[in-house]
Amino acid sequence: MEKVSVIGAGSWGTAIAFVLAENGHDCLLWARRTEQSAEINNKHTNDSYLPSISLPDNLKATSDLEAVARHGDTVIIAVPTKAIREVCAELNRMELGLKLVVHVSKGIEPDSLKRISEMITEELSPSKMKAVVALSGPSHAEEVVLHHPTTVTAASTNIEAAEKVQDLFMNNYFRVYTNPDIVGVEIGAALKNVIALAAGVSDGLGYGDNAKAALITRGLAEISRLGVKMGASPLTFSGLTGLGDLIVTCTSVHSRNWKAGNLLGKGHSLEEVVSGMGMVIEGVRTAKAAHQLAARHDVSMPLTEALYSVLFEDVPPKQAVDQLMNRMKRQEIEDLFGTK
Ligand SMILES: NC(=O)C1=CN([C@@H]2O[C@H](COP(=O)(O)OP(=O)(O)OC[C@H]3O[C@@H](n4cnc5c(N)ncnc54)[C@H](OP(=O)(O)O)[C@@H]3O)[C@@H](O)[C@H]2O)C=CC1
Ligand SMILES: O=C(CO)COP(=O)(O)O
Repeated sequence: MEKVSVIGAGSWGTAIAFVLAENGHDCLLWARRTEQSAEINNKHTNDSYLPSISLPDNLKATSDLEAVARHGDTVIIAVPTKAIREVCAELNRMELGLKLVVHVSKGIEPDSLKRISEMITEELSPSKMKAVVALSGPSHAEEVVLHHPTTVTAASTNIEAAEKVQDLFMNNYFRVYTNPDIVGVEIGAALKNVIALAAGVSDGLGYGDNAKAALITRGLAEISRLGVKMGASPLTFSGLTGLGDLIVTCTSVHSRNWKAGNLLGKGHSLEEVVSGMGMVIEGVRTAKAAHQLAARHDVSMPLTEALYSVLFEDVPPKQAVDQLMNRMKRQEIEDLFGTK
């Protein structure tokens, strides 16, 4: 049994803590609202994020961030990308020992164009962090807490740290692989949300499985093109955090990104969709970052650009699809790796 801290009691932080507690670890979960930590401790539920789910009795929560940060040798950060720097800055002000830091978030910061492990490394002093690991893959919280078989990847340049995370989480419904390519894992995790928004738009417009398959495969092509230019291994994109997460997010009714895209395709405004979701839609902010990354690395990302134009340039979804379909002709494979 190990002491583990989870920071963030949204749907994914709660599901992650659920797995750790079921594995017998002494897991303390940080919920920023006291009424939510009280609900987790007293009723063993977190109804606003995971309705009708009973949480393990040994899972404890508090809204005291410092108590949570001190509790575990391993600290797992499970807040939206937008909150990563803020949370790390708070941790940095605390007297903590050396921790293994794990993040489970999926995004890229606009303007700085930093991946999440880069933001964490910038914000947290080396005296507080042994290593940073990204835990990522096709894993809807709603299915994990039903014990549905789920596979994810622990990625770190420090392979011992990745193996430590693998050991903490592995059980008969949650299988963890390791991968040293944290660049590829974080790029795949973030950019699949942009393509999932596009898949939702396609469904909202009434298009079918052909369009969905095109989005997944050509989405993977443009994510791989960018990732390879950023130093990732091309093989990572055919794995769990690339193709795997694209499939689950583009095809699942659980996906907030897919749902948001679906509403956009049906004619709702971005403001309406974001305010109505009540949970983070990472792909919206990441679409800005992806648009900037494509320009910085001079990589062609037509699906990302089409989605960006729908989100931020008021291009009607149907017009964006027409523009995509009428681009100049291309070969399928020539531009996958290393070139534009
Ligand atoms: N949901 C899923 O199935 C999966 C999600 N992820 C990723 O995990 C990350 C977290 O997502 P998820 O749990 O689903 O998000 P949710 O929207 O379900 O929950 C977000 C959580 O973060 C807290 N939070 C929001 N803003 C801040 C802030 N500024 N400071 C501190 N805490 C904050 C919220 O607190 P409050 O309730 O008080 O607002 C809430 O506890 C995302 O990057 C997502 O892509 C990865 C795999 C699966
Ligand atoms: O990342 C996820 C599943 O792997 C969750 O996706 P959504 O944020 O779109 O719900």
